[in-house]
Amino acid sequence: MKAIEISHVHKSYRSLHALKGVSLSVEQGEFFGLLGPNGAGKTTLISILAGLNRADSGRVSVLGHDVVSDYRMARRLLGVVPQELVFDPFFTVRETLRIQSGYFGLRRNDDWIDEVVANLDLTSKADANMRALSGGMKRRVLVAQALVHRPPVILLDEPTAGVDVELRQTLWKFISRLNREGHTIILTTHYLEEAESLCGRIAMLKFGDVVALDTTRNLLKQFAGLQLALSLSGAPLPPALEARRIPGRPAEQGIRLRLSGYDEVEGILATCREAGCVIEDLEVQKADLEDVFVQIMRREGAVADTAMESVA
Ligand SMILES: Nc1ncnc2c1ncn2[C@@H]1O[C@H](COP(=O)(O)OP(=O)(O)OP(=O)(O)O)[C@@H](O)[C@H]1O
Repeated sequence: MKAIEISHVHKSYRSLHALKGVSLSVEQGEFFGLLGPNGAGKTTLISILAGLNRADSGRVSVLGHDVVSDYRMARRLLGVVPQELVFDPFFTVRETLRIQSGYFGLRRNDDWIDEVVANLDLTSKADANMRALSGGMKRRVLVAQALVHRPPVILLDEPTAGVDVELRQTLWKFISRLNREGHTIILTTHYLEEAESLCGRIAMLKFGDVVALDTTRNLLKQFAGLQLALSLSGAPLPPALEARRIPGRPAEQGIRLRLSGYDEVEGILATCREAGCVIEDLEVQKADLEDVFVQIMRREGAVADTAMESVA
């Protein structure tokens, strides 16, 4: 049975067609990435999965339970870490987690709450009032809240947006452990290096369509490879090398050229020198998921600039 099955899901907000017949499934035990530029429809899809929003048509199920007709069971099987920080300011961290446990009918849950709190480095704040916590600490509580009922499927909607390196590391260590123990993880993020290192498979959404769906390894293999980063002065890149040029990232200086092997570097440098270019700097790099993302979004047309803004 699939952890998640999404089939022909459409969703419109008035005239805006936010999801245009999205179909994909996630196997049990996968660490799955859902990527896309701002407005691609990721949060809409996560909200439909979590039963917080309704699809106009199509079907969605969690471990075989339909999110509409079998809502209670589907919801029980999910842990959802929302993008926005929503919390009740009147309770302490521990009270918040006990109340959340109560929603799932779990009365004696303190051992697991302690474990979650310890794994998220929240122990020293367990008796602090929610309103006294920093933004990063509140986000840890949101993660803890999603996990109190040990859900087999965990949805994380941009859990590391704006949080410091320490929390990211703490969070990913714990989430990776849960994944190794068999929990299915579905992650949306704009931090593509996180997706590249964590996710075994990735779907990319653009304007409500799935435009890529493959293992991270295949995506990297298909679109990426070696590249030569060059900083030139004196003359522009010779026309003979233009076909190798990789579209730049917004904040990037210099030029990047596609390479099929290290042995091509010599010829490229000779061509540059013959054209009067001075080579100020050079580096051979391996392309990463950000390059793949930018190439796919460009291939898909007009959204390229938005895509690059959102990953910048
Ligand atoms: N409640 C709503 N009412 C009207 N339009 C909405 C609503 N929620 C989302 N949208 C629109 O639907 C589209 C998809 O939005 P969604 O939040 O799902 O995208 P996203 O991929 O999660 O974006 P981001 O990366 O910015 O979080 C956007 O154009 C957005 O403006």
